[in-house]
Amino acid sequence: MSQHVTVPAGGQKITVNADFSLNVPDQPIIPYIEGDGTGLDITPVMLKVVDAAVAKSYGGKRRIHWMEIFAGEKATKVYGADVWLPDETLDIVKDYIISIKGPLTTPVGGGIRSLNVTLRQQLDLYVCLRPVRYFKGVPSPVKSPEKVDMVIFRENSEDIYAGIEYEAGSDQARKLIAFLKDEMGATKIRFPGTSAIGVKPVSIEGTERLVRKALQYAIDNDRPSVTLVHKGNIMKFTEGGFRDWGYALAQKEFGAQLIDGGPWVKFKNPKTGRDITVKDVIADAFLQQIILRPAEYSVIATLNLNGDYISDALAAQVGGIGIAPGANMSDTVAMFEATHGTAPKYAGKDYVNPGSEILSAEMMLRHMGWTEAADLIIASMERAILSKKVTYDFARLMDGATQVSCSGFGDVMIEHM
Ligand SMILES: NC(=O)C1=CN([C@@H]2O[C@H](COP(=O)(O)OP(=O)(O)OC[C@H]3O[C@@H](n4cnc5c(N)ncnc54)[C@H](OP(=O)(O)O)[C@@H]3O)[C@@H](O)[C@H]2O)C=CC1
Ligand SMILES: O=C(O)CCC(=O)C(=O)O
Ligand SMILES: [Mg+2]
Repeated sequence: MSQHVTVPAGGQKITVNADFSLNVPDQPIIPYIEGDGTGLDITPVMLKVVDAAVAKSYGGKRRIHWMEIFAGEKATKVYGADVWLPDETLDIVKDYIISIKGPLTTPVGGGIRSLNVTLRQQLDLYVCLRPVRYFKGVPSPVKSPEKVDMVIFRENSEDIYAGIEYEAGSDQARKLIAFLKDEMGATKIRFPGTSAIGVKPVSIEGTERLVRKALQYAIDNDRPSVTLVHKGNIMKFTEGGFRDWGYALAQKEFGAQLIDGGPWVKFKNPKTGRDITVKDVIADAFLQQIILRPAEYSVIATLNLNGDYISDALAAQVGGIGIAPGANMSDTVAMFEATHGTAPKYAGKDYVNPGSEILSAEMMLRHMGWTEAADLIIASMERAILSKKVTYDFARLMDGATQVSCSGFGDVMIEHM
């Protein structure tokens, strides 16, 4: 049945119930994509660390049966030139419910569209979930990195990020510009003859489903606030819509009430009785406030492109994108992946920090309900960092550190389990 994928014998599929809860067998099959560039270095380390944590936590009762699937450059070698994202890969990610991937390269300017974005769009993985927390001992450029404890809910299916754009001078760009000028009365295209044109779709449905998840997360995790981050003063109907629809949803579905006439609202957490405040900040101001007053922010709900920028900026405050995990999720399917990319200059050198992908796997284990193994990964990451045996990104900023390789850091983590 499979074209190029070997289904491991002895494992079983994870399934999902009508209420979206998971049935996770003790021997689940989990598909993984190695990834391009440094994916070659970090993915094997992630697999080894996760296997060690699971073995240590469950003494053989539970085991992950990893199944390699293909995307990016490796897919072109396995499936043939120009097959960057095989249909089989999409089918398996959907069918097996939970998967994990390394980073995939996207060329700048021309060339293929992002495979990462295509995966999210094709599988409608509409939430990009990126928690940002501090690990003791990690070098940081800010004075109080421990005050950064935020969880980003980035809308993952819409916005300018959807890739609807037309090259300068193309027939499509010319047609669209003529339509905008002649039929829509647009007078503000400064250089109509040489403009490329991008389209930014932002919908009520897309916003509501994302904000709903962020509010529910705040309830489930007893968080004090959800902040809607947008540039709605300038892009009134798209980013401004996101803000207005977000507030409206909090009122309509969560019973939130205006604070001092609004626009901020608040509601009682039905599980704890504590207030959850829903507020908003304009994106540029937000980027300075997360440096000056990070403790004021907890759960963040934002649009796709803002979420991309905010993820890397916040990661920098707690030590960089070497330890920035993430997940792309729909109501049923979840695909875990690091926040960073393929860092091509370091590819194949066994050099970079595998922490982001390992912590993405930690999120995956927690999502599966394998909390003992997830906790063990966090504990061993903490101990490894405190031992000061770290990869280059931390070693270059830490006093008295011993620099270890990518695989070496995985081994240090395993020693500390
Ligand atoms: N989800 C995905 O698959 C993503 C894919 N990409 C793609 O990756 C490619 C490269 O993008 P680029 O802009 O260079 O961004 P990258 O995130 O790949 O790298 C930027 C810088 O971040 C640091 N870095 C990245 N990974 C690690 C790591 N594991 N450990 C420590 N530090 C790390 C390095 O900093 P320093 O130089 O200081 O050492 C690196 O030069 C592009 O094609 C892009 O489209 C980008 C983001 C996400
Ligand atoms: O798809 C890509 O190549 C980049 C995506 C990205 O930067 C992200 O999702 O954070
Ligand atoms: Mg990014």
